[in-house]
Order: sequence, then structure tokens, then C-alpha cells
Amino acid sequence: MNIDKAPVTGRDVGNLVFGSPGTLRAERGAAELRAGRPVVLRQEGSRVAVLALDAASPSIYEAFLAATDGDACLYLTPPRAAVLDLDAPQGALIPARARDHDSICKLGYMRGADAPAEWRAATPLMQEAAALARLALLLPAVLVAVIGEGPSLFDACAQVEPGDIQEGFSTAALDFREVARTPVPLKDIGDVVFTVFRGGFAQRDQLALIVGEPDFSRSVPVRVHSSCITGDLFGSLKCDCGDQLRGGLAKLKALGGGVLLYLDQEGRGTGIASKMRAYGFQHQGLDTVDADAELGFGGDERRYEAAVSILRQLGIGSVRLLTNNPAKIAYLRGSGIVVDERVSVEGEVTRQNEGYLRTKVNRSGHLMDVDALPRKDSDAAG
Ligand SMILES: Nc1nc2c(ncn2[C@@H]2O[C@H](COP(=O)(O)OP(=O)(O)OP(=O)(O)O)[C@@H](O)[C@H]2O)c(=O)[nH]1
Ligand SMILES: [Zn+2]
Repeated sequence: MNIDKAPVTGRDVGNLVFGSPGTLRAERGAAELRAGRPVVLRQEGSRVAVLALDAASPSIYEAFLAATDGDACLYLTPPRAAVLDLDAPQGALIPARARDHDSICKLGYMRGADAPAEWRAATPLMQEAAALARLALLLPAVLVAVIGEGPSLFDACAQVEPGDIQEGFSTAALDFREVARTPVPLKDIGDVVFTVFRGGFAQRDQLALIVGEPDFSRSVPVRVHSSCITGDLFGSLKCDCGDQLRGGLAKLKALGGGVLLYLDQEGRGTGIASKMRAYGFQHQGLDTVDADAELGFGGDERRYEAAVSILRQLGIGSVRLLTNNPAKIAYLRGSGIVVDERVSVEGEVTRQNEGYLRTKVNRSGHLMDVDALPRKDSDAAG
């Protein structure tokens, strides 16, 4: 096609700039869910209207029930179903009729909900609806209603197919590109080159911090760090993230230079709002894994396609990985990055983070000896 002469439509431009139509549909669907508007999920002959409970006000919820003639159900993910003692490995569907907004929210993501008397096993399409909500950084509790093939009240809604959602999760691997690069002087470290990569779902920006002048033709010291606003930025004592971030940068410098990838996946990929809800449950005594399960999340919702894509863009194929998390090592190896060595990166134990660190070891398989870590109990920490 001769681009100079052909008429350029919005669709052409969208495809040229943002990749495939499937990703575009998933991005639009996720944005609609976040705005509290329904989305239609369609697959060979069946169509399901979806509304994210996390974004639905009481009046939107009531309108959705009315528009679905009372057929709407609440989908609960397998972890949330297990919390409610439902044996539902595919997730559970609970009729929403006769429940008001408070009652449906309690069932969907709050503590102390009673197990529903009436429920049935969910279909894979309903699982996809929850996956779209997770892509939108919303809780995976979604309202779903099967709608026929004929005209419906939902015809003007964004239409999404299951393949689009899977593509949404995986596009990170395809199209990250560098958009800016500049040195920033960091306390105790010196100049670090902040490199911004854009791509993946919703074209979000991710950072690669280049410390020193590492030789990319050899095995490069690399830390893949997921954002933790509370710990990295505000010095929260509830986790070890801030220590790992600053300690990781210092270690990269001590190792003669390396790269820290700062990934936009707050709260193990659940988003800041869900993480703060989970913290609320932790204040009531739940550990970090059980708190996330109450909200319907698995133990770790993170993915590392972005990390792999950025490492490749930088020309890095072989790394000395600064981590205690074996899942990160396995993910990089599974994507063809050579992990030559694991370098541990540890923080301090405080009375506020001790339980969290022990849970990481006991339930998430992290490689560290909590009893051997330096201890620091701060009086400033109430
Ligand atoms: N959901 C949830 N996320 C948390 C909690 N505490 C910390 N996080 C998140 O956990 C992630 C920790 O990231 P990393 O330090 O890169 O990963 P890690 O799994 O600890 O592995 P290594 O640090 O490499 O050993 C960040 O996304 C934090 O926001 C919590 O209690 N709940
Ligand atoms: Zn943290």
C-alpha cells in the first residue's frame, strides 16, 4: 500500500501505531470496565455482558441487574471461592438477584462473607471476564450475564474476545521500544542512566536504570524490581522492597555496573488499590498470601514479558540476577534469558515486616534465611 496516496482511516492509524486489533479491543474493554461501564465478551455463538464490581456504583449495579432481567451472576475466582469454602476449581457463579450492592460486594471481596447456598461451576468464558478485570487493574470479582445472539441493550458496548485478553497479557513481549534516556545523579550511587521503554498493554512506561558501564556482551548484573510505592518511595516498614531497591542499586555498582529494571507492577501485579485493600486484611491478622486470596488473587499475579523484552532491546542475553525469588529466575530462563548466577539481595528485619518475610520464605519459596538478616526495630514505627 502506498501510504502517501491511500486514505488513512482511524483504524489504519490505530493498527500502524498500536499493533493488533485484538490488543486494541482488550485495551478498550479494560478502559470501559475501569469507567464502570459494561463490556461484551463474545465467543462462538455465546455472548456475556460483564461489569467489574470494583468500578460499579450501587446505581450502575442496579441498572445492570435490570438490563439483564435478573440473570446476572457474580463470578468468583478459584482463590476467592476457596476462601468461601466452595469446591470450585474453575471459579463459582452466584446469582446476583435479590442481593443489594453491599451484599454483592461483601460476597465478592470482603472478609466474613457467608458461603452462598446457591452456586454453580463457572465456564472458561467467565474466567476470561475476570482476567480482563485484572488487566484493568481491578479486583477480579465481576458480574456476568449471558445475553442471546439477537439485539440487546449491550450492543453499543465494547466487544472483546477471549483471544484479545490473552493477547493483552502477552503483547509486552512484542513491542517495547526506547523513548528517552538521560543520566540522573542518585544519592550514594552517582550518575545512573534512566532509560524509558514504552510498550505492552496500554503502552505503559517502564524504566531501565543503567548503573556504571556494564559490558552487555558478557553476563550482566541485573535486578528486576516490581514497584512498591509504600516501600520504595515512603519507607514503609511492612516490607523489604525499599531496602532491596537501594541495596540492589548499591550492589550493581559494587559488581562493576549493571541494570535495574523498575517494572510498573505494584502489589505483585494487582495494583495499588488492591494492595491497600490487602493491607487492610493484613492489619486484621491475615498473611500477605491469604489477604490477596480474600480479594480473589493468586499468590503472585506478576508477569515478566516486559522485563524480557527490555533486556533484549538492551542487547542483554545473559544475566547475574539479583533476587531471592526463584519464580523470577524460572520465568527469565523459560523465556530464553541465560541466568548464570543468583545474587541475593536482602533487607533488614523489623517487627513490622518479619511476618511478611517469613511468609515469603514459607509460602512463596523465597530463598533467604530470615533469622540471619540484620535486625532493626525503629521506635518511630508506631
Ligand atoms: N499484594 C501485595 N503485594 C505486596 C505486598 N508487599 C509487597 N508487595 C509487592 O510485592 C512486590 C515485590 O517486588 P520485588 O521485590 O521485585 O519481588 P520479590 O518477589 O520480593 O522478589 P525479590 O525481591 O527479587 O527477591 C512489589 O510489587 C510490591 O508492591 C503485600 O503485602 N501484598
Ligand atoms: Zn514493598
